[in-house]
Amino acid sequence: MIEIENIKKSFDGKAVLHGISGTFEKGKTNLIIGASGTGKSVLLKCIVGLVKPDEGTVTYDGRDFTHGDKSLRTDIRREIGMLFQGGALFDSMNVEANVMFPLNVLTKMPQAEKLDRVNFCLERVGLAGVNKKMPSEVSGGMKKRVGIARAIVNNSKYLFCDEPNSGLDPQTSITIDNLIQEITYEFDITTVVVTHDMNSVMEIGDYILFMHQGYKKWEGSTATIAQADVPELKDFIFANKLMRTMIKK
Ligand SMILES: Nc1ncnc2c1ncn2[C@@H]1O[C@H](COP(=O)(O)OP(=O)(O)OP(=O)(O)O)[C@@H](O)[C@H]1O
Repeated sequence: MIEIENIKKSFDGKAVLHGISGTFEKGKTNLIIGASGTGKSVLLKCIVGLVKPDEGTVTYDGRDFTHGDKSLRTDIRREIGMLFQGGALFDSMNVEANVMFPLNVLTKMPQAEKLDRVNFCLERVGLAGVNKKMPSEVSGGMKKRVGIARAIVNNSKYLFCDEPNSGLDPQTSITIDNLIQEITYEFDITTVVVTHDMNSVMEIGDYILFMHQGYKKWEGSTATIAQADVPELKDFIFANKLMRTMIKK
C-alpha cells in the first residue's frame, strides 16, 4: 500500500499541487486521472522520488519514503517498476537485454537465472520467443508489453504506469490495460496508473483519484464515478461522447 498525505509542489512560485492525499492499495489498479496540465505527472514524480515535494509525505507500506534516509529510499526504489510513456526502451538493445537491464543493475543473479526470469516475464506478457528482436522491429503495443515485462522483472512490489495507452489504438489500449490489471492481481502489486483515457477508467479503475488544477476533487471507483456530483469530474467524463451516451448526465 502507498499512502500520500498532503503533497504540495510549486515551481517558480506557481503552485502545481495543492495538498493531495490518497491511498493506493495493494493488489489494486489505482488511477490518477484528470485533464492535461492538471498535475498528474508531477504527482507521480513526487510519489516515485523524481521530484521532491515541498510538503507532505509518501509512505510505502508504512515506510516514510519522503523523509527516510538514503538506504531506505534506495531499498524502496529497488521495489519500484516503471512503465514510461512510449515504453522508453533502449533502442540499441534487443528485447531480452531491455528486459534484463534492471536485473543487471539491481541484482547479482547468475546469468542463467536472469534469463529464466526474463523468459518468464516475456511469456507472461505474451511475447515468448521475441528475445532477439530489436525495439524498431516490434509494434507499439509490443513495445508496451516489453516495457511491462521490464517493469516487473525484478519482482516489483509497486508498478507505476505513465499514460500506458499513449499512441495505441483503442483495441490495443484495452489489451494493455487488461494486462496491467491481470498482473496487478496475479502478483499482488500496488499499481498506480496516470491516465486521461476514460476507457481505462471504466475498465480497470479499482480506485480513482481525480485531479483538477492541482487539487484532488474526487476519489472513488468505477462503480461510483457515474453518480459523482462534482462538476469538474462530470465535465471530464462527459467530454467523451461515448460516455455521454452510456451514462446519462
Ligand atoms: N519541472 C517543471 N518546472 C516548471 N513547471 C512544471 C514542471 N513540471 C511540470 N510543470 C507544470 O506543472 C503543471 C502540471 O504538469 P503535469 O505534467 O503534471 O500535468 P499532467 O496532468 O500530467 O498533464 P498531461 O496529461 O498533459 O501529461 C503544468 O502547468 C506544467 O507546466
